[in-house]
Amino acid sequence: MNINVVGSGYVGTTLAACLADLGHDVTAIDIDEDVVAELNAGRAPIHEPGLDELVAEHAGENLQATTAYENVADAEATFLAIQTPSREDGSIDVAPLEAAAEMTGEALADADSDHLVIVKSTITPPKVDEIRDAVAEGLGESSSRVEVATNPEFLREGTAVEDFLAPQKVVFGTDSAWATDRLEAVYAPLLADHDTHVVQTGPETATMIKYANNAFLATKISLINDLGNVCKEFGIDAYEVADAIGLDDRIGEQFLRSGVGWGGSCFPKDVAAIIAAAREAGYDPAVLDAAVEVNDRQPERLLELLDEHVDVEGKRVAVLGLAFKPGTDDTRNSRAIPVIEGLKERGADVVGYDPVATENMREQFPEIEYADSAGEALEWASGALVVTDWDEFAALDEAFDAMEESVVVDGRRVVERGEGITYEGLTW
Ligand SMILES: NC(=O)c1ccc[n+]([C@@H]2O[C@H](COP(=O)([O-])OP(=O)(O)OC[C@H]3O[C@@H](n4cnc5c(N)ncnc54)[C@H](O)[C@@H]3O)[C@@H](O)[C@H]2O)c1
Ligand SMILES: O=c1ccn([C@@H]2O[C@H](COP(=O)(O)OP(=O)(O)O[C@H]3O[C@H](CO)[C@@H](O)[C@H](O)[C@H]3O)[C@@H](O)[C@H]2O)c(=O)[nH]1
Repeated sequence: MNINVVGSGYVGTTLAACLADLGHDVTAIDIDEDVVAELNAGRAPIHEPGLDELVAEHAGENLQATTAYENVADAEATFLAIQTPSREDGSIDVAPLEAAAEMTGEALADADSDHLVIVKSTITPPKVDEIRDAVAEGLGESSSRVEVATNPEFLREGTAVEDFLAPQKVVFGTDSAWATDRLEAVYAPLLADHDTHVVQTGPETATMIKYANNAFLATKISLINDLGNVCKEFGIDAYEVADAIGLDDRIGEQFLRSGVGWGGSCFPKDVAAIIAAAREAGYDPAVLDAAVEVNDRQPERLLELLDEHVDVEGKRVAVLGLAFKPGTDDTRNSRAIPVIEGLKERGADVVGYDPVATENMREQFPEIEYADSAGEALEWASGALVVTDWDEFAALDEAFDAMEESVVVDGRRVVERGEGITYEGLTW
């Protein structure tokens, strides 16, 4: 099948490369010329395990990239994988997505074939109509058959390729059997090989499934963090408690890792967006509000644990891990951001280290120091805060000896508690 993917960020690039790998002819469209040049040179514009290999294999073959919308109508379907960032009040800004939807509509206006526009971006249910309207605006008086469907994405960064190619579920949000058939044709090579649940529903419900999924997971982490904070007060290890409750199938063992909280480009944005949309519709979602409140408090709790051992003013403090989670260079809404801000407020000399995310964090905090290794960051430091659970932090042991004062506050339960260091776990 001939398919367009508009937007080549984390989701779009993964989608385009994976669809090419499934045997489709894919055109990736992005307004960013650098992104397009990278893709055409056979390189992924973002860091994601396995993605470079897929792009290298398919670029110039059945994966092309362009900044132009002019050949959109040659394909049978167009995915829109455009950013939907938070606005000040937590609601999402769909202007970039609307612009892409309208340009897609315009490009289809003169085509006599039919076409399915599939919203991959995460949008709240009331926004679906706005995207339908934007496509219609672009189409103008055209009599082409163009429908809008939603097909939310559940991949995680760091395992995006793996998640996309072997999903537990795919959700088709369509208004007609014709649209469902077309989405099924897109996913057919994947569904043939995997035991994947296919959820067939309307476009608005599909988008709500996405929000409910993320809100549930984020709230699960906030709940274990809340319980973890209680454990810490009692001198109890929250991980021992989590392991035990996870044995109950009704709770499940995943997403019970307590610590410095959830970050990333999705959970904070999506939870804020569904809260804002619910409030606009007249409902105050109290549990979701509390999930955000607990999450916002965790970085400050990490800093307060450090305060109990060192007055960091004028002292060097290492922040280990800048990415919002291991396996990615993404620092969007990383918990390292409030941690660095808190250290700066306290007058500390902050030195950050991350195996891959340094450059992204440097854009946000150009004034702090960045080290090339965890060992270098720890040299002469009077405190270390562990913010991301990169495996390499588990083996640091001797590197802590180079610290001025070996106080280690672990926000992710990753450091081995060794001899000669003052070790504090956030919830254990
Ligand atoms: N990142 C994730 O893990 C993830 C997972 C599931 C869902 N989502 C959702 O998917 C959507 C995309 O997220 P992302 O992280 O890939 O965003 P991103 O910011 O990484 O990528 C968006 C891309 O769209 C391009 N773009 C913007 N306007 C354009 C236009 N008019 N035409 C063509 N290209 C245009 C940008 O240049 C950019 O490359 C969001 O709604 C997000 O919530 C993200
Ligand atoms: O037990 C846990 C699990 C995760 N996290 C944190 O939660 C955040 C999100 O982690 P994860 O879900 O692995 O990463 P994302 O790539 O943000 O993926 C989430 O957001 C995506 C975008 O919507 C969805 O597609 C995925 O299904 C959903 O898991 C990170 O800061 C993690 O450190 C914890 O603190 N404890």
